[in-house]
Amino acid sequence: MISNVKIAIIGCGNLGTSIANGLLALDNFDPKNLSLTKRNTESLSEFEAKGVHVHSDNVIAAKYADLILLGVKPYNVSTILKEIKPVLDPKKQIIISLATGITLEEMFTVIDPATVTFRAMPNIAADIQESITCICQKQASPTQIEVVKELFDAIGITITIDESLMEAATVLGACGIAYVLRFMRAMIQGGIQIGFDAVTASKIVNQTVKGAAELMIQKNIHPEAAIDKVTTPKGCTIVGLNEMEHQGFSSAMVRGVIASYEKIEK
Ligand SMILES: NC(=O)C1=CN([C@@H]2O[C@H](COP(=O)(O)OP(=O)(O)OC[C@H]3O[C@@H](n4cnc5c(N)ncnc54)[C@H](OP(=O)(O)O)[C@@H]3O)[C@@H](O)[C@H]2O)C=CC1
Ligand SMILES: O=C(O)[C@@H]1CCC=N1
Repeated sequence: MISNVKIAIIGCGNLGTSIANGLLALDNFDPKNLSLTKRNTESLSEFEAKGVHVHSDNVIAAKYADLILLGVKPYNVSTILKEIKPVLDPKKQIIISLATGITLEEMFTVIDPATVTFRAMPNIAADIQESITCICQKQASPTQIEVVKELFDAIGITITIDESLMEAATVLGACGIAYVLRFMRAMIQGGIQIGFDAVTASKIVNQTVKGAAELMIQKNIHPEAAIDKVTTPKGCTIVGLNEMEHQGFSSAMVRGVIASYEKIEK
């Protein structure tokens, strides 16, 4: 049970906070099993008030955790690993790096390669237990994989992938939520121009996007199959969609995905 596992999030910023919120919303999750660190802990005071261990001592947080999540920026991963290395127990603990673009091999140049180490790529919907998290590892046992899957299943859905796809997973799942939100903002702007106030436009767009996503999830169909049901011949939907395509909608999305990917690969 993930509720009995001691979890540390070292570098609890935007993503770490989302994960912490998702975990704390679980039934039976004891806040005392969670440790959060960052240098300036002011932004974590709400967690402290809930009984979570909040401090700046990465070594202490790592020492007493079963699962050590690294939520720092990619360029800080190596420094943090060097810092916590003296207290790591390769036989008992699992390290999970959330950092973009830092490979397992790079981490093993700092820590003992026998240390059970995962990379995980969640997104900020972890906050409401709706993340999609892609995970990969090289030498974990089935039980260890199960524990890590259980952690991310608790805050959404987990997919195990090959490490070579972690950058693609970052773009589609982690950056992807921002793409969708930008799409939603644009739709709200359009809604305001055709007569709705911002609040009403947001309400309509939020539920429309939720409905579209649920439809895809529950019916397991390709988006275009559902689009065909909306586009009345000679109707207003196809006119709008075609105008969007003339303006480069799909192309902009594909090019944005590739630009994000190329940024990580550099
Ligand atoms: N944001 C997202 O949606 C996603 C991010 N990621 C990855 O997750 C990681 C974190 O991203 P994000 O949460 O956006 O970044 P943030 O900058 O919000 O969080 C990183 C945190 O690390 C803390 N930090 C920096 N140095 C140290 C240190 N020496 N010891 C302890 N804490 C430290 C910072 O706080 P302070 O300065 O107070 O120490 C900061 O709050 C990145 O590697 C990113 O690639 C992956 C998927 C999605
Ligand atoms: O923008 C970034 O670099 C990070 C990784 C994925 C989401 N945020």
